[in-house]
Amino acid sequence: MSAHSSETDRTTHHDAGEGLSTFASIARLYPYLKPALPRVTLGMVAALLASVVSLAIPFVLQRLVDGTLLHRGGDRYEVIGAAAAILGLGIAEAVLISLRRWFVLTPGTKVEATLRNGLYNKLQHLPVAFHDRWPSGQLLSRAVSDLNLIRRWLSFGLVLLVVNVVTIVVGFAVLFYYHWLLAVVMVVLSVPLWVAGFFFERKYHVVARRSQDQQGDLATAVEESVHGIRVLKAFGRGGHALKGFREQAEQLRGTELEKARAVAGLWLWLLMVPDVAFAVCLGLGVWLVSQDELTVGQLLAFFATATVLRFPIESIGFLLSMTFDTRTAVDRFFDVMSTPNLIDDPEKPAHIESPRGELVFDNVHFRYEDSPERFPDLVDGINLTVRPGETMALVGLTGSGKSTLTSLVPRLYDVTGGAIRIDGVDVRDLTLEELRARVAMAFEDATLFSTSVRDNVLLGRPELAGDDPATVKAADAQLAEALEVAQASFAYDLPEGVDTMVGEEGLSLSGGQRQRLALARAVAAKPSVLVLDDPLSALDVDTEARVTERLHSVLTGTTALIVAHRPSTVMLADRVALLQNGRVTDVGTHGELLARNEHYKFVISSLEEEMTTTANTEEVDA
Ligand SMILES: Nc1ncnc2c1ncn2[C@@H]1O[C@H](COP(=O)(O)OP(=O)(O)OP(=O)(O)O)[C@@H](O)[C@H]1O
Repeated sequence: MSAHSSETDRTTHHDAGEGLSTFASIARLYPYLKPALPRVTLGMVAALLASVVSLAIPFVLQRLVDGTLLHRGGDRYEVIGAAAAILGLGIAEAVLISLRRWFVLTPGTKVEATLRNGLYNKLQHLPVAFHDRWPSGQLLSRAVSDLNLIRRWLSFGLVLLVVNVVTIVVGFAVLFYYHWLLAVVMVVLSVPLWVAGFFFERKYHVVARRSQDQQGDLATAVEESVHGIRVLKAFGRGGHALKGFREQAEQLRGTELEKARAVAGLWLWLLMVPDVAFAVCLGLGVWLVSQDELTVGQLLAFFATATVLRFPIESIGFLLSMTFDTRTAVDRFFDVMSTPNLIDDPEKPAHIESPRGELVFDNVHFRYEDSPERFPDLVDGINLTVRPGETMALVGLTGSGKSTLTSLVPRLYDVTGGAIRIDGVDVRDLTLEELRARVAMAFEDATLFSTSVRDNVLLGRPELAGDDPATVKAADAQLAEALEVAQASFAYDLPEGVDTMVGEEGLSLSGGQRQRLALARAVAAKPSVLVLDDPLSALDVDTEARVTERLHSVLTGTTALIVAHRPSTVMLADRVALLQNGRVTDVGTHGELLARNEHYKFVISSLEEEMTTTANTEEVDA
């Protein structure tokens, strides 16, 4: 057997980009951006050429003023020639800008789709322990708004940032060409801009992260209240939920205001500094012209160039804030993507040659990650063998770890000690695909997907999804059998029979109906081990008895492990395992345990009491 790490997934909700510079953080996207880079680069080249063209226009102006207008008395043909040159340059600039847009439009959407598919794939593979810790709204906001931001930055922000910075550098070089003193004044007066930009980065990054996290929390709040709308209404807690939501929304508003203030602070400098610089340069320039240090044409060209540089300089603030927002989005994306997946396929998978369905718990230990150290393991050395074809009920007081134990079989969590074996093979030595084909599970909380009854029930049989007549026939037969075993024939009476959409989480069905469909799904998967975590709790005792009897007769070769909360379920099992203080303290038939085990008697009587209370409540309700 291969050596197994007993360590569970200990990664917490962390900031994957902590300590990285903005560049290093965004550079982690490189593998995803690679296919888009040729077009983005072409877009940048087009934008750079457009900038060069716009910087060339002042040259033509200078020639026109200093040559034709001042020295050659405004020769008509030369004026027309210069005007035509300016018009031509203007048209070239417009064409190049359109080209830039055309080049960068599609790669951004492709990258966004790749990132989204990657994230979804990762979420599907991450273990349940990860999903226990992460609120769904946080994942939703990452999958939607963060990736949207990355796309917009790639198609627009990145290109303009690079091009504008290059334009500013080249533009300042051109200013030096016209007159060094004026250019030096311009550079010196723009120093406050760089200082403001530096402080802006430090502040904005922190606030942007807070804002995006708060958006995720808000999405979680909306999702939870929509999901739990019945509970909120039934308990009249809508107002309370709204109050909580308002507080969260108010916090987000505060953070957004803080962001806006930071951006406004930068804008103040971005608008004021060029104005001051223009005014100082104008005075100095006129003086230089009067001293014959500068021609009128050069002064004009200097200001025309400085005007061309105004948009790139002004846009830097917006582009920087967009870049820092993107950096935060990238960090949040990698928070999920860099979470190690410790429940994965083994390097050298084993294979069960001839499945029999023997299930063995060999000194199994398990504790949840967040369980305080002073507590013993929740599953504290369980030894249990469920024989092929046998139905074993798990019984124990509430909170004794029955559900937890069953979830270890299909590796929803990994054991922290010992091993679980199916037909002699450690479940961790099987590929997840094989393991989950061998083991099917139905839960008390029956989740149905927004699709037809047919697709919900045949979820575990992808090979039956084809359109050819033979596959459809086999699928129909399998569906009919599973629905019959689970006593779910009501599905044929739904408005569109088994093709009826059952809506989000099957809300249009009753709890018992949903449970029976979830059970039919587990049956249709044709597993060798069927794990049922109290999936019959919403059924009346008669239906439960019929379901269990059908399960017995149809699935003779299937081993079943059933968490039992009702004496009726217990009685239908071949044997019962009693769970107490994290261990199996007794195994036997219901009758044997009743006769010899005091704790078992106590558990069964408390289950009976619970049943009576529930039945009485139901009668009163009726
Ligand atoms: N995802 C989780 N993370 C941390 N602790 C958990 C988690 N799920 C369950 N627990 C804790 O583990 C203990 C056992 O829970 P479990 O649901 O396995 O018990 P159970 O015997 O099935 O209970 P019941 O009969 O009420 O369904 C409980 O104390 C519970 O709070």
